[in-house]
Amino acid sequence: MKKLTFAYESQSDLRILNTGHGWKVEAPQSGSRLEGGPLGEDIYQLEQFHCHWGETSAEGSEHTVDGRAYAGELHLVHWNTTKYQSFAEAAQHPDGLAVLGVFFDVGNESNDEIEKIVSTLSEIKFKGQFTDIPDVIDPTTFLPSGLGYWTYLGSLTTPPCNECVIWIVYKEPITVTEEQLVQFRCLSACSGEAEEFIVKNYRPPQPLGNRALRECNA
Ligand SMILES: NS(=O)(=O)c1ccc(C(=O)NCc2cccc(O)c2)cc1
Ligand SMILES: [Zn+2]
Repeated sequence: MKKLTFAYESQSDLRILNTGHGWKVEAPQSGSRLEGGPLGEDIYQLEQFHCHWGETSAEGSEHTVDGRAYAGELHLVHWNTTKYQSFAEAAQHPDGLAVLGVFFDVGNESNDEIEKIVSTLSEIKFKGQFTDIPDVIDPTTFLPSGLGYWTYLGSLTTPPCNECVIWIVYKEPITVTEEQLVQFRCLSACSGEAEEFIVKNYRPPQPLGNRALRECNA
């Protein structure tokens, strides 16, 4: 496979919202580009990023490596702007979306970029709430230093689970702290006073079936 190349803009005042299933940062970046690797000749543009976690750090990722789960997983969601006119249209095609998955390992040093997200969570405690992240966010900082990855054709991991995703999962995790994960778990799935914490929001891996998994050791 050709090398995967990406170019992101740094943006401030990105909107983060509590979807009821977790937090999501809307980052439509017309200037961003993800191309090469398994993406053929098409250019994919960043739309949003979010993450998945578990009630303990023993689980939380949506992919596992030789059966081993990580404490969480960040998803940078892109859509094919070469072939399609909108995200919604792209989500109807097998090559419509490209999602970069980055595993979370728990360690002692907190991830500064994730901390910018964590610092806003108290303002979006309830479902439907949103706020702007004052800090400048550079999606490149979410990526691990080692750029080896696995890739396969799969689906959205939440309903409607469209089979429209070229998955690109980095082999090397990034480090977050237990405290940062604890803050994720304090988000509420409800919009009202009732508190039902979003303690886990990951979908367990599904059978590979006859799908081919490819790897690139960048
Ligand atoms: N966890 S995931 O990265 O697979 C994922 C990414 C995006 C979405 C998403 O955008 N869902 C809403 C949606 C689905 C299909 C068409 C749409 O216009 C919107 C869901 C899951
Ligand atoms: Zn996801």
